[in-house]
Amino acid sequence: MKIAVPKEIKNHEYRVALTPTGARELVARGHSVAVQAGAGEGAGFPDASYEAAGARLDADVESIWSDAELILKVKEPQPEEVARLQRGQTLFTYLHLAAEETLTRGLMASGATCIAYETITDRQGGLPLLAPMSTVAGRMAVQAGAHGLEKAQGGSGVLLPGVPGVAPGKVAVIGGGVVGENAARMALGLGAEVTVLDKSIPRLEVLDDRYQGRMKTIFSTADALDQMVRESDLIIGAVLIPGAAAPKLITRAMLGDMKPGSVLVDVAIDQGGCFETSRATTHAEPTYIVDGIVHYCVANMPGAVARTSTQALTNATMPFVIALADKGWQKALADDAHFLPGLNVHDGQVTYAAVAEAFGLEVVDPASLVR
Ligand SMILES: NC(=O)C1=CN([C@@H]2O[C@H](COP(=O)(O)OP(=O)(O)OC[C@H]3O[C@@H](n4cnc5c(N)ncnc54)[C@H](O)[C@@H]3O)[C@@H](O)[C@H]2O)C=CC1
Ligand SMILES: CC(=O)C(=O)O
Ligand SMILES: [Mg+2]
Repeated sequence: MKIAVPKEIKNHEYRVALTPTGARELVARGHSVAVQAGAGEGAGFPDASYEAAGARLDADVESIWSDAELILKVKEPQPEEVARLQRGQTLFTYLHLAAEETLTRGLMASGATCIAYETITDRQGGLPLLAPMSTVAGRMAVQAGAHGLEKAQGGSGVLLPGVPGVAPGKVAVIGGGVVGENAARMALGLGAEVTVLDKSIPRLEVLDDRYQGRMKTIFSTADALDQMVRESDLIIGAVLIPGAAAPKLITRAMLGDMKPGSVLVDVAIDQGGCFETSRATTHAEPTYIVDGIVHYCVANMPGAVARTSTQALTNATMPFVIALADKGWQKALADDAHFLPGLNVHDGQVTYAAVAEAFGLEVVDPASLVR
């Protein structure tokens, strides 16, 4: 199969969808791999390392896209990338469509087959291609939040660990999944006082058992959120309803109950965000202030630590990339019930229920397309 790896073009996105190690695996299986010149530079993989792996370097973005049967990316396609996609091509990347109607309609209009990393499932009920980047983003969320608390950033001037004789800061994490657990773990490591809220009792049981009471676990209700808003120095939004737009859990009115200069880090921004006042920001300008509250809402947090993130992401995507390349999308999805929910759009049709629901579109059962 003809596989292409374009250079990512989202603001400060330095990850790449395939490492030289991955390229070598695909080439050894008889596939042709074209890598856009410079695509791996930001993650520490120079062009020569892809050539040594048997990939072909191509400096021309037009031919990278037009010659490919399977396109491997990291971030959701930007408008100029959507314009390059064609019917008959398969795109494999993060899509986060429920937050992006224009992108959804653009992908439908392209006629291409679009498979999302973030809606592929596993036997344990997890999201194995989201989890590695959620681990990274969760770990980064606390450092972003701690920076936001500094006065020069508009923050309250609280140092999360405190100092001898001065109490530590309070961190609330809403959603105790992969992002939430990793954020909570980093905040504990810094010496902050940490509370995790979740709607899932089994998940709170896991956290309680794992951390032996070192973090508080609270069932997420409107009352609990009111209390967290009043008490916390830093609130991290880490909820997810897979494939769907995030619920808005903190309203603008609630910001008035927060201590001035407190920080909201909305990691769930890629699914639209879980705070009413969240809007996606970039690494170039990651924060803004609403009603005295610092907001950090970067939708591609792992892009900032591209070396670690690229290795973690490609470790997880590689088996699926190999299946797509060896079998083609229809057989690869038909053979694997956990890969099938990755299909979001095919030939103008939406195949993921939560995305169709978000925009009042009809949903087509992906199983009906791969038989
Ligand atoms: N901004 C960025 O760069 C990145 C963002 N993310 C995003 O972070 C979000 C979280 O991802 P994961 O932790 O992997 O998901 P996850 O599925 O592991 O965890 C989500 C948790 O939220 C809980 N939850 C759902 N509704 C809730 C509610 N109303 N109140 C409290 N808890 C609720 C669930 O029970 C679950 O435990 C996703 O939107 C994901 O796409 C992930 C990686 C990078
Ligand atoms: C998950 C996601 O959106 C990212 O890693 O950028
Ligand atoms: Mg995004």
